[in-house]
Amino acid sequence: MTDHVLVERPEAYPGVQVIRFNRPDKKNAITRDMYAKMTAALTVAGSDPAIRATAFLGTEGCFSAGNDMNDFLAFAMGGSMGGEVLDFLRALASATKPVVSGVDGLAIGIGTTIHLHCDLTVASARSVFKTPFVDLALVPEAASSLIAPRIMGHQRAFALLAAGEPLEPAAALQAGLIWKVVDENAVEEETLSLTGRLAKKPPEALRIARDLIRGDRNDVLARIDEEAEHFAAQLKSAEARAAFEAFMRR
Ligand SMILES: C/C=C/C(=O)SCCNC(=O)CCNC(=O)[C@H](O)C(C)(C)COP(=O)(O)OP(=O)(O)OC[C@H]1O[C@@H](n2cnc3c(N)ncnc32)[C@H](O)[C@@H]1OP(=O)(O)O
Repeated sequence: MTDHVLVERPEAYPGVQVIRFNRPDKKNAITRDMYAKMTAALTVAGSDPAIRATAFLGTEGCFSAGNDMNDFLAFAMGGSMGGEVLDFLRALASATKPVVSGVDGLAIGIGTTIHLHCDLTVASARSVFKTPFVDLALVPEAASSLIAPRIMGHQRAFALLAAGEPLEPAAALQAGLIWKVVDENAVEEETLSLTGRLAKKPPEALRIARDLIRGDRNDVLARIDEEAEHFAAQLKSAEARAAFEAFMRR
Protein backbone atom coordinates (compact mmCIF):
# COMPACT_ATOMS: atom_id res chain seq x y z
CA MET A 1 0.00 0.00 0.00
CA THR A 2 1.23 3.49 -0.80
CA ASP A 3 1.24 6.60 1.36
CA HIS A 4 -0.93 8.36 -1.23
CA VAL A 5 -3.67 8.03 1.35
CA LEU A 6 -2.78 8.74 4.96
CA VAL A 7 -4.92 7.31 7.73
CA GLU A 8 -4.46 9.23 10.96
CA ARG A 9 -5.91 9.43 14.44
CA PRO A 10 -5.05 12.96 15.58
CA GLU A 11 -4.41 13.12 19.32
CA ALA A 12 -6.09 16.50 19.59
CA TYR A 13 -9.37 14.99 18.35
CA PRO A 14 -10.09 11.79 20.28
CA GLY A 15 -12.33 9.34 18.45
CA VAL A 16 -11.60 10.87 15.04
CA GLN A 17 -10.11 8.95 12.14
CA VAL A 18 -8.80 11.04 9.26
CA ILE A 19 -8.51 9.68 5.72
CA ARG A 20 -6.32 12.14 3.86
CA PHE A 21 -5.54 12.18 0.13
CA ASN A 22 -1.81 12.69 -0.18
CA ARG A 23 -0.88 12.68 -3.85
CA PRO A 24 -0.72 16.40 -4.55
CA ASP A 25 1.58 16.13 -7.57
CA LYS A 26 -1.24 14.25 -9.35
CA LYS A 27 -4.00 16.43 -7.88
CA ASN A 28 -4.86 13.60 -5.50
CA ALA A 29 -6.14 11.41 -8.36
CA ILE A 30 -7.27 8.14 -6.82
CA THR A 31 -5.61 4.84 -7.77
CA ARG A 32 -6.78 1.31 -7.02
CA ASP A 33 -4.34 1.13 -4.08
CA MET A 34 -5.76 4.33 -2.66
CA TYR A 35 -9.33 3.03 -2.87
CA ALA A 36 -8.22 -0.18 -1.13
CA LYS A 37 -6.58 1.76 1.68
CA MET A 38 -9.68 3.91 2.18
CA THR A 39 -11.91 0.83 2.23
CA ALA A 40 -9.68 -0.75 4.86
CA ALA A 41 -9.86 2.41 6.97
CA LEU A 42 -13.66 2.53 6.74
CA THR A 43 -13.85 -1.14 7.69
CA VAL A 44 -11.68 -0.54 10.75
CA ALA A 45 -13.81 2.47 11.68
CA GLY A 46 -16.90 0.27 11.58
CA SER A 47 -15.52 -2.27 14.03
CA ASP A 48 -13.23 -0.25 16.32
CA PRO A 49 -15.19 1.38 19.16
CA ALA A 50 -12.34 3.85 19.64
CA ILE A 51 -13.21 5.43 16.28
CA ARG A 52 -16.42 7.42 16.53
CA ALA A 53 -16.32 9.45 13.30
CA THR A 54 -14.26 9.72 10.11
CA ALA A 55 -13.13 12.82 8.23
CA PHE A 56 -11.97 12.95 4.60
CA LEU A 57 -9.44 15.66 3.77
CA GLY A 58 -7.33 16.54 0.76
CA THR A 59 -4.28 18.73 0.40
CA GLU A 60 -3.94 22.50 0.09
CA GLY A 61 -5.91 23.67 -2.94
CA CYS A 62 -7.01 20.19 -3.97
CA PHE A 63 -9.44 17.66 -2.56
CA SER A 64 -9.21 15.18 -5.46
CA ALA A 65 -9.14 15.11 -9.27
CA GLY A 66 -11.15 11.89 -9.14
CA ASN A 67 -10.31 8.47 -10.42
CA ASP A 68 -6.81 8.05 -11.84
CA MET A 69 -7.08 8.38 -15.63
CA ASN A 70 -4.26 5.87 -16.15
CA ASP A 71 -6.38 3.22 -14.45
CA PHE A 72 -9.32 4.13 -16.69
CA LEU A 73 -7.13 3.91 -19.78
CA ALA A 74 -5.62 0.59 -18.69
CA PHE A 75 -9.11 -0.86 -18.33
CA ALA A 76 -10.23 0.60 -21.67
CA MET A 77 -7.21 -1.11 -23.27
CA GLY A 78 -8.35 -4.50 -21.97
CA GLY A 79 -6.87 -4.57 -18.46
CA SER A 80 -8.74 -5.30 -15.26
CA MET A 81 -10.45 -2.50 -13.37
CA GLY A 82 -10.45 -4.58 -10.18
CA GLY A 83 -13.07 -4.32 -7.52
CA GLU A 84 -11.41 -1.58 -5.49
CA VAL A 85 -13.67 1.28 -6.58
CA LEU A 86 -16.87 -0.67 -5.96
CA ASP A 87 -15.61 -2.02 -2.64
CA PHE A 88 -14.91 1.54 -1.55
CA LEU A 89 -18.28 2.86 -2.66
CA ARG A 90 -20.10 0.05 -0.91
CA ALA A 91 -18.07 0.57 2.29
CA LEU A 92 -18.74 4.31 2.19
CA ALA A 93 -22.47 3.88 1.57
CA SER A 94 -22.65 1.31 4.38
CA ALA A 95 -20.69 3.31 6.97
CA THR A 96 -22.36 3.13 10.36
CA LYS A 97 -20.57 6.10 11.94
CA PRO A 98 -20.60 9.75 10.87
CA VAL A 99 -18.48 10.75 7.90
CA VAL A 100 -17.42 14.38 7.44
CA SER A 101 -15.43 15.92 4.59
CA GLY A 102 -13.36 19.04 4.16
CA VAL A 103 -12.74 20.42 0.67
CA ASP A 104 -10.26 23.05 -0.39
CA GLY A 105 -10.07 23.49 -4.15
CA LEU A 106 -10.64 20.89 -6.85
CA ALA A 107 -13.25 18.21 -6.26
CA ILE A 108 -13.70 16.29 -9.51
CA GLY A 109 -15.65 13.13 -10.32
CA ILE A 110 -15.67 10.92 -7.26
CA GLY A 111 -14.02 13.90 -5.53
CA THR A 112 -17.50 15.43 -5.75
CA THR A 113 -19.80 12.42 -5.43
CA ILE A 114 -18.08 11.22 -2.24
CA HIS A 115 -19.76 14.13 -0.41
CA LEU A 116 -23.21 12.75 -1.20
CA HIS A 117 -22.32 10.04 1.34
CA CYS A 118 -20.92 12.44 3.91
CA ASP A 119 -23.05 13.76 6.75
CA LEU A 120 -21.40 17.17 6.80
CA THR A 121 -19.08 18.79 4.25
CA VAL A 122 -17.09 21.95 4.80
CA ALA A 123 -15.62 23.69 1.73
CA SER A 124 -13.46 26.70 1.07
CA ALA A 125 -14.74 29.53 -1.11
CA ARG A 126 -12.18 28.61 -3.80
CA SER A 127 -13.49 25.05 -4.14
CA VAL A 128 -15.10 23.77 -7.30
CA PHE A 129 -17.24 20.68 -7.66
CA LYS A 130 -17.46 19.09 -11.09
CA THR A 131 -18.25 15.68 -12.54
CA PRO A 132 -17.21 15.40 -16.20
CA PHE A 133 -18.64 11.88 -16.48
CA VAL A 134 -20.42 12.32 -19.80
CA ASP A 135 -17.52 14.31 -21.27
CA LEU A 136 -15.40 11.24 -20.57
CA ALA A 137 -18.14 9.08 -22.16
CA LEU A 138 -18.87 7.69 -18.69
CA VAL A 139 -21.94 7.76 -16.46
CA PRO A 140 -22.57 8.94 -12.89
CA GLU A 141 -21.33 6.69 -10.07
CA ALA A 142 -21.55 6.35 -6.27
CA ALA A 143 -25.36 6.30 -6.53
CA SER A 144 -25.12 9.98 -7.41
CA SER A 145 -27.83 9.45 -10.04
CA LEU A 146 -30.17 8.55 -7.16
CA ILE A 147 -28.99 10.77 -4.30
CA ALA A 148 -28.27 14.03 -6.15
CA PRO A 149 -31.76 14.48 -7.69
CA ARG A 150 -33.25 13.69 -4.27
CA ILE A 151 -31.32 16.42 -2.51
CA MET A 152 -31.02 19.08 -5.21
CA GLY A 153 -33.79 18.36 -7.73
CA HIS A 154 -33.57 17.18 -11.33
CA GLN A 155 -32.17 20.29 -13.00
CA ARG A 156 -29.28 20.89 -10.63
CA ALA A 157 -28.47 17.16 -10.59
CA PHE A 158 -28.58 17.06 -14.38
CA ALA A 159 -26.37 20.15 -14.67
CA LEU A 160 -23.82 18.59 -12.32
CA LEU A 161 -23.89 14.93 -13.34
CA ALA A 162 -24.85 14.94 -17.01
CA ALA A 163 -23.93 18.39 -18.33
CA GLY A 164 -20.70 18.48 -16.31
CA GLU A 165 -21.32 22.07 -15.24
CA PRO A 166 -19.05 23.22 -12.40
CA LEU A 167 -20.73 23.94 -9.09
CA GLU A 168 -19.30 26.83 -7.10
CA PRO A 169 -19.39 26.61 -3.29
CA ALA A 170 -22.32 29.03 -2.90
CA ALA A 171 -24.38 26.96 -5.36
CA ALA A 172 -23.20 23.71 -3.75
CA LEU A 173 -24.39 25.08 -0.42
CA GLN A 174 -27.76 26.04 -1.85
CA ALA A 175 -28.04 22.64 -3.56
CA GLY A 176 -27.41 20.83 -0.27
CA LEU A 177 -24.20 19.15 -1.44
CA ILE A 178 -22.22 20.88 1.30
CA TRP A 179 -23.02 22.25 4.73
CA LYS A 180 -20.75 25.26 5.20
CA VAL A 181 -18.34 27.51 3.32
CA VAL A 182 -15.30 28.65 5.27
CA ASP A 183 -12.04 30.45 4.63
CA GLU A 184 -9.49 28.24 2.86
CA ASN A 185 -7.16 28.40 5.87
CA ALA A 186 -9.92 27.15 8.15
CA VAL A 187 -11.02 24.03 6.22
CA GLU A 188 -8.87 21.55 8.09
CA GLU A 189 -9.48 22.96 11.56
CA GLU A 190 -13.20 23.35 10.96
CA THR A 191 -13.50 19.81 9.58
CA LEU A 192 -11.55 18.25 12.43
CA SER A 193 -13.31 20.15 15.19
CA LEU A 194 -16.69 19.34 13.68
CA THR A 195 -15.77 15.65 13.44
CA GLY A 196 -14.34 15.82 16.96
CA ARG A 197 -17.61 17.20 18.30
CA LEU A 198 -19.52 14.35 16.67
CA ALA A 199 -17.03 11.88 18.16
CA LYS A 200 -17.92 13.12 21.65
CA LYS A 201 -21.65 12.51 21.30
CA PRO A 202 -23.37 9.42 22.75
CA PRO A 203 -22.51 6.94 19.99
CA GLU A 204 -25.64 4.81 20.05
CA ALA A 205 -27.99 7.81 19.93
CA LEU A 206 -25.92 9.29 17.11
CA ARG A 207 -25.98 6.01 15.20
CA ILE A 208 -29.75 5.73 15.46
CA ALA A 209 -30.26 9.40 14.52
CA ARG A 210 -27.97 8.99 11.51
CA ASP A 211 -29.71 5.80 10.40
CA LEU A 212 -33.10 7.47 10.65
CA ILE A 213 -31.94 10.51 8.70
CA ARG A 214 -30.19 8.49 5.98
CA GLY A 215 -33.00 5.96 5.67
CA ASP A 216 -32.79 2.57 4.04
CA ARG A 217 -29.53 2.09 2.12
CA ASN A 218 -30.59 -0.85 -0.02
CA ASP A 219 -31.69 1.39 -2.87
CA VAL A 220 -28.38 3.28 -2.68
CA LEU A 221 -26.37 0.04 -2.77
CA ALA A 222 -28.48 -1.29 -5.64
CA ARG A 223 -27.97 1.95 -7.60
CA ILE A 224 -24.20 1.78 -7.04
CA ASP A 225 -24.24 -1.65 -8.69
CA GLU A 226 -26.57 -0.57 -11.50
CA GLU A 227 -24.42 2.45 -12.33
CA ALA A 228 -21.29 0.29 -12.15
CA GLU A 229 -22.57 -2.00 -14.90
CA HIS A 230 -23.10 0.94 -17.26
CA PHE A 231 -19.84 2.52 -16.13
CA ALA A 232 -17.82 -0.63 -16.91
CA ALA A 233 -19.46 -1.01 -20.31
CA GLN A 234 -18.80 2.65 -21.16
CA LEU A 235 -15.19 2.38 -20.00
CA LYS A 236 -14.66 -0.15 -22.80
CA SER A 237 -16.27 2.08 -25.43
CA ALA A 238 -14.33 3.73 -28.24
CA GLU A 239 -15.63 7.16 -27.17
CA ALA A 240 -14.30 6.73 -23.63
CA ARG A 241 -10.93 5.50 -24.83
CA ALA A 242 -10.66 8.53 -27.09
CA ALA A 243 -11.46 10.82 -24.13
CA PHE A 244 -8.80 9.19 -21.90
CA GLU A 245 -6.20 9.34 -24.65
CA ALA A 246 -7.02 13.01 -25.22
CA PHE A 247 -6.38 13.68 -21.50
CA MET A 248 -3.04 11.87 -21.68
CA ARG A 249 -2.00 13.83 -24.80
CA ARG A 250 -3.07 17.28 -23.59
C1 LIG B 1 -15.22 6.25 -10.36
C2 LIG B 1 -14.70 7.64 -10.45
C3 LIG B 1 -14.93 8.42 -11.55
C4 LIG B 1 -14.30 9.74 -11.68
O1 LIG B 1 -13.71 10.26 -10.76
S1 LIG B 1 -14.43 10.52 -13.21
C5 LIG B 1 -13.40 11.95 -13.10
C6 LIG B 1 -11.97 11.66 -13.54
N1 LIG B 1 -11.13 12.86 -13.38
C7 LIG B 1 -11.04 13.84 -14.30
O2 LIG B 1 -11.64 13.80 -15.36
C8 LIG B 1 -10.11 14.97 -13.99
C9 LIG B 1 -8.90 14.93 -14.88
N2 LIG B 1 -7.98 16.04 -14.56
C10 LIG B 1 -8.18 17.29 -15.01
O3 LIG B 1 -9.12 17.59 -15.71
C11 LIG B 1 -7.16 18.31 -14.60
O4 LIG B 1 -5.98 17.65 -14.26
C12 LIG B 1 -7.60 19.16 -13.41
C13 LIG B 1 -8.75 20.09 -13.84
C14 LIG B 1 -8.06 18.27 -12.24
C15 LIG B 1 -6.42 20.00 -12.92
O5 LIG B 1 -5.90 20.75 -13.98
P1 LIG B 1 -4.51 21.52 -13.77
O6 LIG B 1 -4.57 22.36 -12.56
O7 LIG B 1 -4.18 22.21 -15.07
O8 LIG B 1 -3.44 20.39 -13.44
P2 LIG B 1 -2.84 19.29 -14.44
O9 LIG B 1 -1.54 19.78 -15.01
O10 LIG B 1 -3.88 18.84 -15.41
O11 LIG B 1 -2.58 18.07 -13.43
C16 LIG B 1 -1.42 18.02 -12.61
C17 LIG B 1 -0.90 16.59 -12.64
O12 LIG B 1 -1.92 15.75 -12.11
C18 LIG B 1 -2.23 14.76 -13.07
N3 LIG B 1 -3.65 14.43 -12.97
C19 LIG B 1 -4.68 15.29 -12.77
N4 LIG B 1 -5.84 14.63 -12.72
C20 LIG B 1 -5.54 13.33 -12.89
C21 LIG B 1 -6.32 12.15 -12.94
N5 LIG B 1 -7.66 12.17 -12.75
N6 LIG B 1 -5.68 10.97 -13.15
C22 LIG B 1 -4.33 10.92 -13.30
N7 LIG B 1 -3.55 12.02 -13.25
C23 LIG B 1 -4.15 13.20 -13.05
C24 LIG B 1 -1.89 15.36 -14.41
O13 LIG B 1 -1.68 14.36 -15.38
C25 LIG B 1 -0.63 16.12 -14.07
O14 LIG B 1 0.43 15.20 -14.00
P3 LIG B 1 1.86 15.57 -14.67
O15 LIG B 1 2.34 16.77 -13.94
O16 LIG B 1 2.72 14.35 -14.45
O17 LIG B 1 1.58 15.85 -16.12
